[in-house]
Parts: sequence; C-alpha cells; structure tokens
Amino acid sequence: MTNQNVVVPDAKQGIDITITMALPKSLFSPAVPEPLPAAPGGYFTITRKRFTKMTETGGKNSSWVDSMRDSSPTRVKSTTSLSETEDKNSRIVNHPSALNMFEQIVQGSKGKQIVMFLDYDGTLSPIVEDPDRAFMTNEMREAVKDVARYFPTAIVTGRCRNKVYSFVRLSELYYAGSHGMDIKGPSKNNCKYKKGGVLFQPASEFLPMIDEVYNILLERTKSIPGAKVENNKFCASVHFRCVEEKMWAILAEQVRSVLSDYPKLRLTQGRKVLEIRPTIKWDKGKALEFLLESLGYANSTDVLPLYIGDDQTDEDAFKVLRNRGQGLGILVSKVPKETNASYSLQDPKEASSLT
Ligand SMILES: O=P(O)(O)OC[C@H]1O[C@H](O[C@H]2O[C@H](CO)[C@@H](O)[C@H](O)[C@H]2O)[C@H](O)[C@@H](O)[C@@H]1O
Repeated sequence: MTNQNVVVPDAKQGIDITITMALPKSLFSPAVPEPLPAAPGGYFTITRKRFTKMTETGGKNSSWVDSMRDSSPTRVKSTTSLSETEDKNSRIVNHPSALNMFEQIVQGSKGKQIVMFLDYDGTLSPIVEDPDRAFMTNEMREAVKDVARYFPTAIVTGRCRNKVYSFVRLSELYYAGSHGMDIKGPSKNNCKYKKGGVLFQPASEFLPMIDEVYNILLERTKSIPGAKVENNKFCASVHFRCVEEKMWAILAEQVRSVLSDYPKLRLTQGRKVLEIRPTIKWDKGKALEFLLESLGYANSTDVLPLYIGDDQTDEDAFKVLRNRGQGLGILVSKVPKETNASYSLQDPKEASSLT
C-alpha cells in the first residue's frame, strides 16, 4: 500500500480537491471492465408462504436449514467448486475489484458530485459473534471522516440508528437506521449541505408492534442456547450465528409462530440473522433515493452515488443504482456472489483503503 494523491473535481465548489488516500500500488490498472449484463433482482425475501412451508416440516425438510446456511455469504456451496461457478455463471465473478478499478471510478466522477453510502456490519466493521461488539477501528473511522470532508456521506444499516451512531460517532454523517426506515441528517450547524437537518421515519406506526414482537421473541427464544434477539427500533433481528445448527429448525419454528400473529410484518434474511420488518415498501434502495432527493440530486445528472455494502439487504440499493444507470454499487465479499453491484472488495480492510 502506498499513499497517493487523487484529484477529484469538486462540482459544488467548482475546484479540484486533492485527497490523500492509502491505495494499493497496483491501483492504476489499465483494464477497462466490460459493461456488466443486467443482473436479475437479488432481493432475498422469504415469502410468508415459503417460510411457512419450510418451517411446517421442521427439521425434516432441509430447505429451511439450507436457507439459513445460505444466509452467510462467506460460504461457498461445497458441491460447487469455484471454477465450476465461474464456468456456469460468469456474471457472478465478473465484477472487478473496486481497488483495481478505482482510477476509472474517480475519472468517471469528473464534474460530478460523489455521494457516498456505506453499510455498517461487514463493510465498516468486521463480522463478529457478538453484535454488541461490532466496533469499527479508529483507522476506519478516520477514513470515513476523510470521505465526509469532501462528499455527503451516509451510513445505511439494518441496525437501530442510535446504536450505529454509538459505533461510528461522526456527527457530520447522514444515518439511515432500521434498513433505511429511520433517516436523520447532520444537525444544521454541522451540515454544509442545503437540507442537512432531514428526519424521516416512514414506519413510525410500527414502533409499538416491533416492541411487542421483540419482547415475545425474547421470551420464545430464551431457551435456545446462543440465540440473540436485537431491537432495531423499526425492525428486529433474531441472530443464529451462535446457535448450534441442530437447533436452527426449532428457532425457525419459534419465529414463524410469532410472525403468524403479525401479518403486517415480513421476514428477510441477512448474515446468520432473521430480520423481522414492516411490510411497507421501504428498503435501503428507497433510503438511498430519499437521501439523494434530500440533497437536491433527485433528477441530477451531475451526481455519482457510490454504495458499498456486503449484505443481501444492500442489493436493494445496488439495484436502484443499476436501474438509474447512475453511480456504482460495490459489494464487499470474499466469495463470488450473484449481485447487482458492479465492483467488489474483499473485506472491510479493503473498504477502508478505498474510502
Ligand atoms: O445493514 P447492516 O449494517 O449490515 O446490518 C445488518 C445486521 O448487522 C448486524 O448483524 C450482523 O453483524 C453482527 C456483528 O458482526 C453479526 O454477529 C451477525 O451475525 C450479522 O448478521 C446487526 O446485529 C443486525 O441487527 C443488523 O440487522
């Protein structure tokens, strides 16, 4: 790694600014990526019907447990070798490293205002067993702080907004917690963008319901060793990272039985986590659009949104960028994955080099 000066035109101020970043020596690769074929929707919602079918059969039907296993993107299916995956579906391995392509990304931004969107878990912080201890490093915090000095920067996460703020502790950022259902901008005196003090909570009516469901889930899962329920304000998470695999079907059945009383809630899956969310049509992609609009870039061609994320829920944002034909999705993943992102990074460390 080496420090390099990258000149980025600042459309807002009409001047070039120079950012010193830690970049790999191999950064300025001449390769230009082929335009990616359109990827199909990557959203991994488990429909109530499928969820019911999976859980009804309990441990006997392996599809439920398979689905829980597949929720960890670090797992490559043992029946398929990497080269087989490449042969079968080259689109999956076709998104080049964002690090190697960074020069092109920066060049592509010429004259455009970059807006940076960052997922938290698995992107800014490494995945750890205890969700309460998913701290980001000081180095990462400094990197994000640097980015926010030049570009509007938002954290977009499934976590409760206050919780992620307690990890990140940068008051100049925008925060979209609860999968984008709790959006807040920097306070007026800490914001250089025109609509900084934004606050938007499209699922506020669900607050009492989520609280209720959280408490029921706590009770119903307390006898399952390793299960952890997290209240993320407008959604809730049931973690199974520390639950023995033989208990997964039982945990699933508990969650299913709770959800069957709440038709206005739906289930999605993240990295070793079941996420209970309101059925409203709102996700990280909608949050990205809302923030671009709030910043005054709704129909602008002078903006380049960059979104870095690692999770299935980030696919909604990647898809929005792909459909707009504007901006870039960057997937953090060690293994090839079907994605709507255009570039990839291996892990949070690489993400910190990029930012
Ligand atoms: O949108 P994100 O910022 O990626 O948040 C998604 C979920 O992240 C957290 O869980 C994940 O990270 C934990 C800590 O590394 C890990 O233990 C867990 O297995 C992962 O799923 C968070 O705890 C959840 O509430 C978020 O929904």
